[in-house]
Amino acid sequence: MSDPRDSGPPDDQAVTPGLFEDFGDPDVNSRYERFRGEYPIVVEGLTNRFGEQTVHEDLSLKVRRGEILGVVGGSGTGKSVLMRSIIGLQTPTEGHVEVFGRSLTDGDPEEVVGVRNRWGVLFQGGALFSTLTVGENVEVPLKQFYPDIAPDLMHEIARYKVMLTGLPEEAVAKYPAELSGGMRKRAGLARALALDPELLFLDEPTAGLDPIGAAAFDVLTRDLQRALGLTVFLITHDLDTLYEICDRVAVLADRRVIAVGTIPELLETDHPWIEEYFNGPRGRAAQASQARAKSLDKSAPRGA
Ligand SMILES: Nc1ncnc2c1ncn2[C@@H]1O[C@H](COP(=O)(O)OP(=O)(O)OP(=O)(O)O)[C@@H](O)[C@H]1O
Repeated sequence: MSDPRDSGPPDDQAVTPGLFEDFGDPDVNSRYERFRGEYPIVVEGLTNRFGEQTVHEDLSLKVRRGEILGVVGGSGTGKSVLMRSIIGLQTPTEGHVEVFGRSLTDGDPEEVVGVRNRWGVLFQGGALFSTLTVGENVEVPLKQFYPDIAPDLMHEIARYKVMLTGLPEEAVAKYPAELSGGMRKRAGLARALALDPELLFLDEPTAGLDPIGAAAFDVLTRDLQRALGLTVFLITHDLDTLYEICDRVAVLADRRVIAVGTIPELLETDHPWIEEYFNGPRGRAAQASQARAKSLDKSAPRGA
C-alpha cells in the first residue's frame, strides 16, 4: 500500500512548466494545456484548526492523475474540510496544497485563478441556484471565466453539458425545484463539467439517492471519468460506490490520512476503523454484491 507521504515524484518535478503540454503559444497553452504530471493534487503537512478543535494535523495525501480516489472517514473527520482546503475555500492553519503543480497556499494569485478553472465541484446537495434554470446554472461558471462567449454558444454548451449527464433536453429549462433529487445531482454535475475540467470533486454524490439511482450515478461517474480523462476526488459513505468505481481509497482518521490503497490493500491493515468499516455487515454486503456482479459479467454472452 502506498504511504501518502512518500510515493510522489521527485521534488524537482513538483512545479515545472514541463508538466503541461506546450502548444507553442502562451494564450493557447492557457486554454488547452493538460496536466501531464503524476500527481494533480499534493497535500503536505496540512493542519486545520477551528478554535480549540483540531480537525487535521500534519495530514498528507497525493492523488494520482486519472484515478477515482474515494475519501472515507467517520462523520466529522474532516473530509469536506479537506476538499475545501484543496479548492481554496478553506485557508489551512498550516501546510501546503499544490494542484496541477502549482501552490495554492502560497502561490501567485494569478496562477491560482488559472488553476481554478481546471476543476469542477459537485457540492453536497448540488448547491444549485434555485432562481436559475438548470441551463442558466451551468452557464454561471462559463460566464465567470469566459464572459466573451456569445449567448447562443453559451446556451448550446450548457445544453450539451446537461445532456452529457444523462438528463433529458427538457431539463435545461427547468428550475431545480422541478427536478427529483437524482436529477438535481446530475444538474450539479453538469455545472461541475461546464469548464471541461481535468479534476472533479464530488462530495457525497450518491447521498439521498435510492440504490438504483445511486448505482446509475456511479456508472455515470465512471463513464465520464473514462471518456473525459478526469481525475476524481470523491468523498463518500457509500460502500457500493467504493467497491464499484474507486481505484483507490484514502481513509481519514485520527486527524490524518491513515492509509491509501486499493480495498484489498486496505483490508490487509489492522486499523480497527478500517477493519470495522470494510468488514462490518454493510461492507460484507457490498463485497458480496460486487462479487455477484463480476460473476454475472463473466457468464454474460460476449457482446451482450
Ligand atoms: N467553518 C467552520 N467553522 C468551525 N468548525 C468547522 C467549520 N467547518 C467544519 N468545521 C468542523 O470541522 C469538523 C469536520 O467537518 P467536515 O464537514 O469536514 O466533516 P466530514 O468528515 O465531511 O463529515 P460528514 O461525513 O458528516 O459530512 C466538524 O466537527 C465541523 O463542525
